[in-house]
Amino acid sequence: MTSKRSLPAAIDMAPWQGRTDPEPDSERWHQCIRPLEAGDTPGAVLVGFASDAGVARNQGRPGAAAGPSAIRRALAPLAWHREGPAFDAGDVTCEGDALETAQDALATRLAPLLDAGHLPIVLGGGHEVAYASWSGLARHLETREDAPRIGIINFDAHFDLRDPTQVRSSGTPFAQIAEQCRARSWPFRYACLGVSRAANTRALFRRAEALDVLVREDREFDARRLDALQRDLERFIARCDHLYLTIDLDVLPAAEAPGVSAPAARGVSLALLEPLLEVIRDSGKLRLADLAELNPDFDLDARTAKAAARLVHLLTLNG
Ligand SMILES: N=CN[C@@H](CCC(=O)O)C(=O)O
Ligand SMILES: [Mn+2]
Ligand SMILES: [Mn+2]
Repeated sequence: MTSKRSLPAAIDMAPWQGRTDPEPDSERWHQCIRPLEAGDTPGAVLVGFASDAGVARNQGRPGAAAGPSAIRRALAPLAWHREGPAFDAGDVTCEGDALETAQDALATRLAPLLDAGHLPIVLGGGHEVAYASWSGLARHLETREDAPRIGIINFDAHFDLRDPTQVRSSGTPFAQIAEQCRARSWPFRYACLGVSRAANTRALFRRAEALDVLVREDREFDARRLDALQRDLERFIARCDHLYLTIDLDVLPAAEAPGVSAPAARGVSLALLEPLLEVIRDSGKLRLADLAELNPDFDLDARTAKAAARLVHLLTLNG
């Protein structure tokens, strides 16, 4: 059960505003989402990770700390189609450069949510969120299984497999996770989908190969190949018992997601991304998801926030 101690003192529900329609059965998210309370029945739980310390360390454009509230504001007016409940569990905030403290705090927040049977959706924050998300899932699973078969599915223009012994940042989470898996003798199963060859060095491609990463480049995504991509994804999922889904919004084309640290010249469009996300959502194995890298400072008409909100909506549609 989610204990009182693992929840923040007060959850700010101010972003949850939007139009209210007079006719019946016309609810929107802002009318249905509730602040999470101890003992609530399992549902989708939003947790913000207000951090851009990892982006700053990675020489990127800071601003992602404001991502969680921008996603909430974009989600608030969307139509409600869920049967089950959705909750807001507030934010974990990174103070200054205290990234490791914030990552530990998020993992500590997530583990009891998973223990209680919730589906946490973490709203980033820079992609440093991924190490914290995985750590929360690991804490949940380590008491239950010897070597959990976790599949990490990352939609991203970047591998984020930089060497963490130099600096731990938004560019290193999956290398940090790989190191954790090695230390625990857990399998490391990582699919990185939407990678831009132009945006990743040869060293990163070599590291991905050494770690047996399932790689699909952005140029492989087109409507004619969607069935084949879907089958690849299903084969990957079959080798895992638990899925951690992470979406770096810079996988989308810059026209769909201008509000990120590193916009993609090509990218993978929402139209191709969504059917693959539905496969993951409907697999019965999805335990945890996050959305990373929204930077409202560079957004246009909240385009990126709206894309992120649509993805949260899609991932939570079946519950
Ligand atoms: N999380 C972002 N990772 C990318 C950023 C690339 C860039 O800033 O150009 C990376 O480290 O490769
Ligand atoms: Mn990226
Ligand atoms: Mn990334």
